[in-house]
Amino acid sequence: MSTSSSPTPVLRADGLAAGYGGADVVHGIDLELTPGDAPVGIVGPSGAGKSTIVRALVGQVRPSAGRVTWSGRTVSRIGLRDKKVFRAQVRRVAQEGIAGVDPRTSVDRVIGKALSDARKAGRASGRSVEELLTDVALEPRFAPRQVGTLSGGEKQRVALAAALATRPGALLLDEPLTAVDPAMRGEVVRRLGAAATEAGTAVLLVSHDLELVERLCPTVHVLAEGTFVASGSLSAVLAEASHPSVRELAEAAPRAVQRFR
Ligand SMILES: Nc1ncnc2c1ncn2[C@@H]1O[C@H](COP(=O)(O)OP(=O)(O)OP(=O)(O)O)[C@@H](O)[C@H]1O
Repeated sequence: MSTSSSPTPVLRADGLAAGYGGADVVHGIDLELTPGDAPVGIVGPSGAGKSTIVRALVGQVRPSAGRVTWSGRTVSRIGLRDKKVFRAQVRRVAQEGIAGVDPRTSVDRVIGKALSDARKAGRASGRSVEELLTDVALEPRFAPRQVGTLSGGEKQRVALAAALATRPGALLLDEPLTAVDPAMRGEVVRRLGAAATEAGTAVLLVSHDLELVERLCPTVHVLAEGTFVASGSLSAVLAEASHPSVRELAEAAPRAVQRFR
């Protein structure tokens, strides 16, 4: 099997269709996440199917057509034995962050557990808890804090630090910084991007925050009604406005990303 330093995609969707209760919400999705490549963004209206793509990529939603492969292996067929390695190599961080963790658990423990899981899966990042906190713009003084005492934005950053602990081949971020204030978001994303580049981690970012997407992702896909309707740099895609959903995005884009006008 190839490793995360291989130039071949760690995660790949080919003609992916997926949905719920027998009805597809996304279809014809082709996507490659290759360690060493620049981060890729997905933007698009609410309900277009962005989170469904992410869930299908991590095997939470089964494809009804097409395939999702992890280093060449079909994700929906990964056996129990390899699930641990898959979960360490392909990390999803969603808006809810560390919602399932006991609020009395310390930050140190949450990240320490991720490091220990990574070691068991042969994926130790070689970074300390303090270094991982720095990667998400949190100071080392947060290490002993109970997660229940953290703000929403701090919790989201701890979830990101725990995901980085496994030095994943692919990091799938689904609205990961909604609770972080806009002024701080840029700094978190700058450090996160640097940490991912250093670790050779391929990043997929799903977000309604176009400024954030533009900052991190040289390539974006616009998803509308379950299919990619435009791809390229955010400014080129918005300038071309080739689809009604892209025109709507362009009109609603914040001033900072309106350089395409
Ligand atoms: N568990 C589920 N069961 C049934 N339908 C679902 C489920 N999860 C999502 N859907 C539906 O699938 C469609 C796509 O949802 P999804 O969450 O993927 O969209 P999204 O683009 O991520 O939206 P948003 O930007 O609002 O988060 C929506 O119509 C949603 O109602």
